[in-house]
Amino acid sequence: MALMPVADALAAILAGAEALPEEMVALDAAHHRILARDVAARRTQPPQAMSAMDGYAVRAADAAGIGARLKVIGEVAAGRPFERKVGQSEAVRIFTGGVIPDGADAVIIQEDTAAEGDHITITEAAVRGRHIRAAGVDFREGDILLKRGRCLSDRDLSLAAGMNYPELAVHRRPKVAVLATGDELVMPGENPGPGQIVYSNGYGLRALARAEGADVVDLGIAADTVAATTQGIRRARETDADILITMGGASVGDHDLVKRSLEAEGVAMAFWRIAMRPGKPMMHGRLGPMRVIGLPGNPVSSYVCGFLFLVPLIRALSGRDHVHHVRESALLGRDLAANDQREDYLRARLEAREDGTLIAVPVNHQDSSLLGNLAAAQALVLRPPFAPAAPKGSSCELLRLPE
Ligand SMILES: Nc1nc2c(c(=O)[nH]1)N[C@H]1C(S)=C(S)[C@@H](COP(=O)(O)OP(=O)(O)OC[C@H]3O[C@@H](n4cnc5c(N)ncnc54)[C@H](O)[C@@H]3O)O[C@H]1N2
Ligand code: MOO
Repeated sequence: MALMPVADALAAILAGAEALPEEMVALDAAHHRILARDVAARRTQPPQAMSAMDGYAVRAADAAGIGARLKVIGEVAAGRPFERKVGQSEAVRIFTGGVIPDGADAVIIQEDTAAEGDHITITEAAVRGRHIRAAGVDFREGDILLKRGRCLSDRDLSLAAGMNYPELAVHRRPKVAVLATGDELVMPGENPGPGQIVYSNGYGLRALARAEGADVVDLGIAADTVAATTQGIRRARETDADILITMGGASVGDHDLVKRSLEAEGVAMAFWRIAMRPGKPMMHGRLGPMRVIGLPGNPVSSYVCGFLFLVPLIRALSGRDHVHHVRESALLGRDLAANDQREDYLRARLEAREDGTLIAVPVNHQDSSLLGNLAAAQALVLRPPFAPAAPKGSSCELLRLPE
């Protein structure tokens, strides 16, 4: 199989990736979930004209002159509007959020009045409409304020509550099963023997998947045998995972058994090996409804491929309206040599010039085993296949990594 271009690989992974079914969740549980339906206001807000200040509801014409005296004929209590109409030279005591009584067309703040018994004297002229929030100024019944596919922010939850929704329809979270492979791997905190490596890849990838709204199932580490790898694949199916991520064993070595094991279980491989650095030996296929992404074992390759391919897939299955990473422009902070046939994703630090220009400085060593440089990087600088040499100061495109 020839190396597949990155864009084609992504298209193959996203092909047919439809939003998962919807479920109702209480507002407090809806933060960062993806809306499954448009949400139309169930009420008008504010439902009636309301005061924006503490003071008196008046007829502006009666309170336009300094020294005018008005009779206070009652009070608007919270949740209990005033029953009568405000007549000539009359005022009604009102508080912030109180319903403007009939007849009144202005609120005069109490600091602009002098109260004496049941009368007030105007010390600053009232202006028609001032300090009144018109009915529906925020939204009206039937207005669609939140659209399906939206990732619900904290403010959206308050808005939905204000629209009178105690719960919302969101898409089910994709379930991502994560399986590491490798005889050499030991868990963090253990005492690695000669040639052993501490299992690191799963930690970043699982956090990445969770941050995108996925439910994660950790399937641990499978030994480098077809039997152990197969057992891991079957466990992923038993947990009804929507996505299985494998890590390692993706290359051509004698112990790279993942592809063989997946195919033996019936995975139809859409591709294996892409024109990308890091991450060449990535593979993808399907096993019934489960989508499988076989990531390379090198820690940086594993993470970068997860970022580039797993994240958009999770977003698509979650029903998000925007699934792709957004590219940003910057200037290169160092010279880069011409590129070969593999699309490059260079780990880079970001700096901002005083005028706000973004500078991307690719780190010195781009080897795909370097966790330190991956953690220090804030972005991936894109280098298309066969890009010519690029001097410091020339423009480049980048993808920002999660904080
Ligand atoms: N002859 C060739 N050799 C290699 C090729 C090639 O095209 N021809 N491709 C290279 C590239 S590019 C990559 S990337 C790696 C990926 O290989 P595998 O997916 O088979 O990965 P492993 O051999 O299993 O592991 C590589 C490296 O990463 C460590 N590792 C694996 N899993 C984890 C983990 N969960 N946590 C931490 N570290 C992990 C593993 O110990 C190895 O050191 O292949 C090249 N070779
Ligand atoms: O893709 Mo490998 O990541 O070049 O090391």
